[in-house]
Amino acid sequence: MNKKTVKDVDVKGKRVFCRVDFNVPMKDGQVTDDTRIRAALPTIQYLVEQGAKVLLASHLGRPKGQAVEELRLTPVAKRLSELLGKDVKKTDEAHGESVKSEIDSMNEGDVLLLENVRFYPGEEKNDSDLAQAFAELADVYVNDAFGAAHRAHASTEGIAKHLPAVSGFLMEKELEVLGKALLNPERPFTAIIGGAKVKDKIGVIDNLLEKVDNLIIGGGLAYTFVKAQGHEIGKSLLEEDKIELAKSFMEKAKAKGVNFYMPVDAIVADDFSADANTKVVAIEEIPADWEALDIGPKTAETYRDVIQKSKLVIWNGPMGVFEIDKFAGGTKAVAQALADANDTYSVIGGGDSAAAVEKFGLAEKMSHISTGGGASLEFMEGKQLPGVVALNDK
Ligand SMILES: Nc1ncnc2c1ncn2[C@@H]1O[C@H](COP(=O)(O)OP(=O)(O)O)[C@@H](O)[C@H]1O
Ligand SMILES: O=C(OP(=O)(O)O)[C@H](O)COP(=O)(O)O
Repeated sequence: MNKKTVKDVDVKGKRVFCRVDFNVPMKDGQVTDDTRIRAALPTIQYLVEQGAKVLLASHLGRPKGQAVEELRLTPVAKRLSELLGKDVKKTDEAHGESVKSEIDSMNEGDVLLLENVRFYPGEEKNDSDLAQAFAELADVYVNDAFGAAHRAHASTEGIAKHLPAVSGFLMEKELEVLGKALLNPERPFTAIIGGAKVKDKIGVIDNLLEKVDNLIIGGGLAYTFVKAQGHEIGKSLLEEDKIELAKSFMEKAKAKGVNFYMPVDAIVADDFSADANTKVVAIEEIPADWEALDIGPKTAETYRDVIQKSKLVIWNGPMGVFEIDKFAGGTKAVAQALADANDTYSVIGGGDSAAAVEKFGLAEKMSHISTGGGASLEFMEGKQLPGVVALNDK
């Protein structure tokens, strides 16, 4: 990476504004998945050991520029304190006089969590006054919020214009792993794209066709491609206005010599529910009143073979409606194939794929699970991430 990291600056005794992505799932005032908090620990612990005064800033949810009680970061401070094994104070604001006086009383190695930065309308607008107000709190800026690096906001981009600005370890690791995967991929290189959001993933598919040896399509978005092949898809998910594009991708794959894998069979249901009647059908035989909610067993077997012969696999988006057990088989088969493929480097991106791998108890077997869904997708599309661009060059 050509950007400075936290190791390139002296932080002893300095006030360090460290942007993290603590946008974690919560229920009844408790953090229900602390993956993102744990992922930021190496940087926080390093800053503590170096004797910095550590100011942590994050967003949580989308409060639209105003204080929302359920979106305060108080439960996060509690969980972070448990994980760090040290006291973490939290302020009720993210800048201003009350925060400044709290910082004045900090000792070297202390950790302070600021309130949700999205309580201020200027955050998402990347307002320069707010960026300046954040900068006034600190001497150094560290960005470790990979999950929010695709956002040009006051605490992810604007602030970097006012302070020495470097990356944290998580940011560095994510960029290195994803960058290596894409710039100098080990081959055969396979991408598996599933999930439901055809629109969001079109750009990624187009870009990946330039890079991969195998492209595997599954999940809800596969049926727009099945339709493009000329088959009827019943009530399966369809983005009508993307059929032509899907056709052009299949042609591009052919022209580029990319093996394009599509479902050859599917599990169809007469209802989108756990009580639905289901059956396995060939892909060209989806009944008019049924919808395809998972890839079928033949497809899963082919996908497993391709995965096992690959050296690098990136996976974004489940193969079916994995939240319902009846339709989880395809996603589980892909996760299991990745877990079993010892010589394959596996990179998982996207909230739902990561959740699926977690649900099947296979997370430990993956080489890298990215903390960023949108961010990893934009990176893979070849877009510049504003939160990274803003950091100081080496
Ligand atoms: N065949 C399908 N029909 C409808 N929805 C599907 C199908 N396959 C997968 N899904 C749904 O897609 C959702 C995930 O899509 P998406 O948000 O694009 O993935 P990710 O978060 O991994 O990027 C899941 O909730 C899953 O139930
Ligand atoms: O959870 C996040 O995005 P992700 O679900 O795409 O990984 C990030 O914290 C960014 O949040 P945002 O999409 O509200 O800007």
